[in-house]
Amino acid sequence: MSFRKRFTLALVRNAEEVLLGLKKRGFGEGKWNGFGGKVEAGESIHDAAVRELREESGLIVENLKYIGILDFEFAGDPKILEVHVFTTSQFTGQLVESDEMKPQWFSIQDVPFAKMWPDDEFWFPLFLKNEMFKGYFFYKDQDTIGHYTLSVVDELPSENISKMLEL
Ligand SMILES: Nc1nc2c([nH]c(=O)n2[C@H]2C[C@H](O)[C@@H](COP(=O)(O)OP(=O)(O)OP(=O)(O)O)O2)c(=O)[nH]1
Repeated sequence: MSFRKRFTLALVRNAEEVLLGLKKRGFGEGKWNGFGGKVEAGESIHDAAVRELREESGLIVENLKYIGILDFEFAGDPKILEVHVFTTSQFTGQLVESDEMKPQWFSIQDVPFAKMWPDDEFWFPLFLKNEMFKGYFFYKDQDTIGHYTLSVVDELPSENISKMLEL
């Protein structure tokens, strides 16, 4: 039987650049990614996304736009990672390197896909075009996608992201 774990991923951008962080430890170590992590008990998905972005980058945001849901499954692992993706171009605070992430702005033409999760190459272009999306990626091992589905959607169940979740 599979079970789900909820995660957040926040992508800060402007018209020309996107902010990524080099993950310094743990899951995804050595890869560039947006900022995020596990949703904690008693916290909404939106609040978890705001908190993780602040903890990992130093940036403070109030409202994140909900843009995607990505499910990840790894062969032999009953856990499905349900990643809720957000974006914003408005923030305050100063960028700081944390124990977990080293932040850096990248030109939109220069996103380092070769040093990111392999699935990012598929859905990142949708994010950059301001589309909303839903996807599922099955990994045969940590580096290899076996199969996937990905579609642009008109809406996402945004009422769920502000609820406190029982985990
Ligand atoms: N771009 C991208 N992000 C992913 C993929 N898979 C995946 O979990 N993520 C994101 C979701 C989360 O933002 C992050 C994983 O969260 P994490 O393990 O760092 O969680 P955390 O910060 O709560 O962990 P920790 O402090 O307890 O180590 O990676 C993927 O395939 N592509």
